[in-house]
Amino acid sequence: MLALARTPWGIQVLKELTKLCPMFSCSFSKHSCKNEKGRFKIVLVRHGESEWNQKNLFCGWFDAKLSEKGLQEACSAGIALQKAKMSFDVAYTSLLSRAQDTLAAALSASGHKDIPICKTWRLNERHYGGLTGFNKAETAKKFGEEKVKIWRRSFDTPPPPMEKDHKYHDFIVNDPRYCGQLDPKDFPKSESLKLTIERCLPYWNDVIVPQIKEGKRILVAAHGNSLRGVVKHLEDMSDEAIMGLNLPTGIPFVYELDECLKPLGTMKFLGDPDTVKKAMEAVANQGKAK
Ligand SMILES: O=C(OP(=O)(O)O)[C@H](O)COP(=O)(O)O
Repeated sequence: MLALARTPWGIQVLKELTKLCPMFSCSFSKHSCKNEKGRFKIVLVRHGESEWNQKNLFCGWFDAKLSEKGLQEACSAGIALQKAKMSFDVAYTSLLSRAQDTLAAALSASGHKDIPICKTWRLNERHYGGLTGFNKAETAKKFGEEKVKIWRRSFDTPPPPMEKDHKYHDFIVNDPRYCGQLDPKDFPKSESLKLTIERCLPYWNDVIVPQIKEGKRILVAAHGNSLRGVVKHLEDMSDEAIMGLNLPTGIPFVYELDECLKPLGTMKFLGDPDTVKKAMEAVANQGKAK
C-alpha cells in the first residue's frame, strides 16, 4: 500500500478503492494525510476563573459562577480569537454555568452572533466526588501533597465518592439541568480522568468529529479535566504524560489536524507564552500545602 501511495496513479487507485470500500480509508489516509498541512482546525478553551477556582476549592460538578477576573479572561479570550481571525460555525460546551458563560462572553467579544451552541453533561468537569467544596491546599495539609496529586492528576485513581450526606450531593443530583440528559441512577459519585474520558469520548466521536469532518469551524468551551481528556485522546498521550498537563483558565488553544484528525503539532495557545507558562504552573501549584 505504501508503495502505491508513492505514485500519482497509485494515489488515484487508492482513492477509488477508498470510495468503494470505506475500510480502506483509515489505512490509506494515515499515509496520504501526512502531506496535508492543517486540513482541519479545532479551538478549545477552559472557562475563565470561577469563584471556586479563586478560593482554590475542588469544584467538579458544583455549578460555581465565573469570578470577575474569570469574566474578563473570557472576554480577552474572545478578543484573542478575533485577532487570530478565528470564525466559528458551531460551539460546544458543558452543562455548567462557568463554561457556558465563558463561551457566551468569548463569542460576543469575538463578534459572533447566533451560532448554534450545543450543551452536554458529557463535557462537564470531572466529578470530584467527596472532595467537592474542599480547599486544595488544606486537603494537602491534611492528607499530604502526594495524595492530593494522585487525586488531582493520576489517570485512573478516582477521588473518594460523594456520599448522599455530602453537603453538595442533593444540589447536584436534583439539578433540573440534567433532566432528560442524565438519569439520576447514572450520576457519577466521583470520576478519575479515565472515567471522565470514557463519558466524554462518545460525544467527541459521535457528535463533534463528524462536524469537524464536514469542515465546520468549532469552538469547545469546557473544563480543566474534561479538556485534558480530549487533549490526551487527540495527542495519544500516555497515562504518565497527561499527569504533567495543567490547563490555564480562559486562554484558547488551537490544534491543526490532518484528515485522520491527528494533530499536526502540539497545541498553540492564543496568548503570550510567558503568561501561559506562569498560569500553567499556578494551576499545578494549587495542590501544594503552602
Ligand atoms: O472544577 C475544576 O475544574 P474547572 O475549574 O476547570 O471546572 C476542578 O476543581 C479543577 O481542579 P484540578 O485542577 O485540581 O483538577
